[in-house]
Amino acid sequence: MSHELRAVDWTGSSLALIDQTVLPHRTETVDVRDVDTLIDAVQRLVVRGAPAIGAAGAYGVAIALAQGEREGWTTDEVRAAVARIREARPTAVNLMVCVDRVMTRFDEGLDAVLEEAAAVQREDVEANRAMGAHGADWLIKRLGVDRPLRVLTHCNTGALATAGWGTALGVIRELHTRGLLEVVYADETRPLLQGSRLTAWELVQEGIPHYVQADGAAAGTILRGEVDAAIVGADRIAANGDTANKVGTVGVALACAYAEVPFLVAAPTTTVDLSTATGDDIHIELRGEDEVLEWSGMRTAPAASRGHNPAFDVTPGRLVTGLVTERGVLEVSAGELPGDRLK
Ligand SMILES: CSC[C@@H](O)[C@@H](O)C(=O)COP(=O)(O)O
Repeated sequence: MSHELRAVDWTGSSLALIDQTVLPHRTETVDVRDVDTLIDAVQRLVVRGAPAIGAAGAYGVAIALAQGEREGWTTDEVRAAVARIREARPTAVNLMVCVDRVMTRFDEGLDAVLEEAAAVQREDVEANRAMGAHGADWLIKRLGVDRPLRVLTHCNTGALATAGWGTALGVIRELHTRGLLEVVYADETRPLLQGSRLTAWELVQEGIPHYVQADGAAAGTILRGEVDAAIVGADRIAANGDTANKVGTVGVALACAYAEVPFLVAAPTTTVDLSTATGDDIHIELRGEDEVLEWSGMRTAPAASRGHNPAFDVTPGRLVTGLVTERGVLEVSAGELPGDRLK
């Protein structure tokens, strides 16, 4: 069962990461014992998804401390290594928040750091479970239907992207558990296919009926009335509700607004960054152009073409019907702003 699956797992002496670059065809783990291996894993998306990289960063503090002890680093050198982990990817605020939280125990030593990292991991699973229930309750009430729902999602927000269970996919799993899910439209999520490789893999594990569709199919599916609600995750949510999530999300939100279909964002409060006023202030990761110029390692675009590869986009808060956190649902487009409600 994928809800027992741990994308990020402390083995007692190292960090075991499920290698998400080779799923669904191979299930392998990467054993992380040093800072450079962790940073490489975060940047290559061996581990990915905002809460999962937050948990990996939390354990990263322990890895830096243990490596520093083995290699005779000064405290400043360990702190510098932690700062590099904190900056491994720029958009998901969870990475910074979780590293900073664990660093409050830094002076107490390795055991305290590990205890805090384990708390980060445990609380994320609890938050996901709570979000699942809040999101499902809200949808059923809002849609006023007791028939199974057709839900669209983008990217991967399941157990693989979190410490366990999932955010948007957690809501979907909760609907399925209640017998209220007809089908999931899983956007394939170009260019790295988190939807077709990872979300579909998790849905298969759970026996949840689904279609994988091209990202470009999403708007048409929504406008044809084939979707009751869209639900996605987030990498950073600004105080005004503007939401950074996987590139392609804003197109889904626009189509939902046009078709008057609820567009939900499910994310723990660790993804809400009240120090960021609006989406304009969110740093959007720009990844290497080969990810869009090649297919499976083979050049597809003309040699003279350049690639534009933002990993995320920002959905304006006014397009977010509901923000599901572990505390409940904020109706952002109706004026319930995170900056006012989540202080
Ligand atoms: C619960 S995961 C939420 C987001 O992190 C997810 O939707 C997403 O955009 C992940 O992007 P990725 O580049 O795969 O790390």
